[in-house]
Amino acid sequence: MRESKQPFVMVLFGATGDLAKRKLFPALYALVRDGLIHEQFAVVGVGRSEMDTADFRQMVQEAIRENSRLSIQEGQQWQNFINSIDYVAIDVTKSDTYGKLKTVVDGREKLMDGSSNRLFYLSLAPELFGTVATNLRLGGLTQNQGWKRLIIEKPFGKDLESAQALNEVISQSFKEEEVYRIDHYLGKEMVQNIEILRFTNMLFEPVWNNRYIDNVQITASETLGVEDRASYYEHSGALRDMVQNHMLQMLMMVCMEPPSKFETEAIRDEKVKVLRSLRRYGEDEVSQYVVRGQYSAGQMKNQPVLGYRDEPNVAPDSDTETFVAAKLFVNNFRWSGVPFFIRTGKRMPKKTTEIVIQFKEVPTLNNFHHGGNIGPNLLVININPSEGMTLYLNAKKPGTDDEVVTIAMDFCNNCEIEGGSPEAYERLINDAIHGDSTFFTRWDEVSLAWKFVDPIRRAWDKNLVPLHEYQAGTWGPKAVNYLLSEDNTQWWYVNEKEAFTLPAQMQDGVFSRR
Ligand SMILES: NC(=O)C1=CN([C@@H]2O[C@H](COP(=O)(O)OP(=O)(O)OC[C@H]3O[C@@H](n4cnc5c(N)ncnc54)[C@H](OP(=O)(O)O)[C@@H]3O)[C@@H](O)[C@H]2O)C=CC1
Ligand SMILES: O=C1O[C@H](COP(=O)(O)O)[C@@H](O)[C@H](O)[C@H]1O
Repeated sequence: MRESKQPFVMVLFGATGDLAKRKLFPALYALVRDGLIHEQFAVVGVGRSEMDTADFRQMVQEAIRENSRLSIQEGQQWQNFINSIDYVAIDVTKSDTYGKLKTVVDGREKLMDGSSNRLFYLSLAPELFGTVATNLRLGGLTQNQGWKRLIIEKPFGKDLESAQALNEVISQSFKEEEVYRIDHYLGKEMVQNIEILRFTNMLFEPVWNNRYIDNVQITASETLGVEDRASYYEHSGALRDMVQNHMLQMLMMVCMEPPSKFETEAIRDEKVKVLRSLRRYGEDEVSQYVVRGQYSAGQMKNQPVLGYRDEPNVAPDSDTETFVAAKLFVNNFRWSGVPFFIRTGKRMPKKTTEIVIQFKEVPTLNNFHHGGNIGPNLLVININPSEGMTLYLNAKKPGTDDEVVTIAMDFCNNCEIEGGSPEAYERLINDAIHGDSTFFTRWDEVSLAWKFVDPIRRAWDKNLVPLHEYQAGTWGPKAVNYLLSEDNTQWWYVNEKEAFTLPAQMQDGVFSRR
């Protein structure tokens, strides 16, 4: 349930970091510009770097100018926003420095008619999450009169054991309902739209099951390489970085049952049931269902790029995976027998996140038509960067008697919104401010996701599965195709020009409203 607007102070740990500059400050500004949060609010940025508040405000202004989807509108609103920001330089590992932070927070609250609602945002290296949660309590910052909430960035642990230990530490300072574990994919417009599409359209819900769906493909491909994040990525790899969280979250949204009510816990309960039904692979099965790869030198947009092992701060013999594909099964009444193919990787030809639902073919396929090609119906949900969906259907080619062609019905979600639709972080920060944790991950989701991922990681650590190489700028190792060929299907390809392309045999007849 969303609360009404209330005054609050947000304490942003990691305020001088990359995420704060690229995403969090632009998101806060967008919320202010759209009038979505209470006028009485303050942001207390925390970092290690020594600087005064004026310099920090300057840094924030530049970050917003560079990264915001909205341009800065000078005027009273902007002045109020920038004046609401303070900065405190402390080492967060030292509990005796929190008095300094508390003084600034208390000072801000005195200007807010005595109200004391606190949102702590941990945009810090994950090893610091537990320490800060504890130090906030020891430093007296969690004993306020109003609400307190803790937003935690990812990753939440590096396996089940470390996640449990972290959760235990956090639970000594914050109750589960006060903890907002962020997965920014859950803030993406089209990920949230899956629920609405499924549960408000009679067209889809009756066929959303193993009787009518042949397979589902979830792709999250990136053109970027590891960039300057090797110190993190070398320990994470694509499995922990993308699969444990974002890919499984998308799977849950596609597979969940309708909740008994459109309320936070009812929705989260249904998501968790999907993870409970997700078939877990034993270490000896991993090679059959999961493929890992690492990019080698190649070309992106006709420019040569380095292989992963030659990237800065990457070990020359690193076996960190930059690509994962897997065949998953959700063993419940609705989904039994339907393969879910997922793939994610860096240095692929196109940045795209999409879900393709492939429906079964009609029984009369071979004797019904005389010309053209009948393809399966596909529903393609485009999540990022284009947002929308396309439904591929068969129809009679105009001017022929019964020649069948594929037609595409398009819906674009972000074409007509000035500056694009709101960023995931806008939505999620706004939700946390208003006490709505629907699109944050509950502890049982996190722990079940690790239970699925851990045996895969162990099989890899024991070298039970080969690490395939793929050239930068390609769609991953060729070995991945065997996952699909067993089921007599193929990846539905994405090309440079369009968000989605039909395979060759369906292309000839396509006419689209695009
Ligand atoms: N960047 C991204 O694209 C994404 C990041 N994340 C997650 O967000 C979090 C932050 O990432 P990112 O912004 O990239 O990290 P950065 O390394 O860019 O920033 C780290 C921040 O933490 C501060 N910090 C580090 N140690 C201390 C300390 N002992 N005391 C006080 N402050 C400290 C730094 O302050 P200072 O610089 O002043 O030393 C800096 O503000 C991580 O959990 C990451 O996994 C998640 C998704 C994407
Ligand atoms: O969480 C992460 O996500 C990004 C991809 O996010 P997107 O919104 O651009 O699709 C990924 O690059 C990064 O490695 C990972 O930590």
